[in-house]
Amino acid sequence: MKKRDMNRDWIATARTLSEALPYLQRYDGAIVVIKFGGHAMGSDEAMETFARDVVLLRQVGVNPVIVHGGGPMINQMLDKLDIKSDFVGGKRVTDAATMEVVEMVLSGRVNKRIVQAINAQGGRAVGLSGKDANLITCDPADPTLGLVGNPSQVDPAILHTLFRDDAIPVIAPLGAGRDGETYNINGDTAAGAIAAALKADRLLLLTDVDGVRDASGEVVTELTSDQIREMTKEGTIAGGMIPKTETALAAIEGGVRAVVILDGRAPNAVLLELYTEHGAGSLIRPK
Ligand SMILES: Nc1ncnc2c1ncn2[C@@H]1O[C@H](COP(=O)(O)OP(=O)(O)O)[C@@H](O)[C@H]1O
Ligand SMILES: CC(=O)N[C@@H](CCC(=O)OP(=O)(O)O)C(=O)O
Repeated sequence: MKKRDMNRDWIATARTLSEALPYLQRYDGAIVVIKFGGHAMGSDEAMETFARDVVLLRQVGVNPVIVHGGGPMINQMLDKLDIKSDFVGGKRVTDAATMEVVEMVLSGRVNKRIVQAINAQGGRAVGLSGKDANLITCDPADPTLGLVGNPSQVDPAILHTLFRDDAIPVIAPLGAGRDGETYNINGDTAAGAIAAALKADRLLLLTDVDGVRDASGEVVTELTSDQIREMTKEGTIAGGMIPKTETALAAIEGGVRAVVILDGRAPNAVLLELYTEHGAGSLIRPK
């Protein structure tokens, strides 16, 4: 039985839904790749809200693809095992012992936690890593980084099969080498490569800052490729933001229609970005 009190909140909710119509039409059938970073997934509540948003996307005709990170969770496990870990240019230097922990944490704990959260909201999430169905083949990124891979080939066939089956792929950023090795891929890099292979309509990089900040700390709402290069050169874009902006540039070049870097901790960040006039974060698109 519905309550019949028409207070202002309900009226505003109905208006928001009504105003979403053009966006619902725009994204019907669209492919939206979402990178869910380890910092963005922090609390159980953030995980639950994210999962609800993803199930809602699927319900309104979007094909969402989740590519996750898990850096903080890998750090925790490495600490427990007393294994030291260094980052160079936002990427983890990965030796064989570190790789074992990375795979265990990403493919195991983190992947299954997201799959379960989506399924608990009524979705049909399927967990896989870049090693499944030849999704991501890697070349070594740089000899100083060890087993860090750069995607050299992406075969998205399995993702199209999952879309047809009404399923939501949840992908751990690992790849197979040509030599049979397993490679650790930065989550942003993996998301960008998958988005490019799918020619996705949107790539959303969810992180723990409200966008890309300029030298005075202000979020830049629209960024060009030239601005990104300049801000990286002068050191304004640093650390974990480097793989994100590098990914954005490569994804746009690879045929993704637009990339948004936004705060995944903000409630309903994905819905706000896609279905309201408001938008969120920093938008990067072709000139
Ligand atoms: N110009 C910048 N604008 C915003 N964040 C930046 C910038 N340069 C560096 N950063 C850092 O990048 C971090 C995001 O990267 P990272 O911690 O790897 O996120 P995630 O775990 O979500 O992938 C931010 O928390 C911030 O500390
Ligand atoms: C090569 C490399 O750096 N791989 C990352 C993979 C996880 C990741 O990207 O996690 P976030 O998105 O939470 O940072 C790592 O080992 O931490």
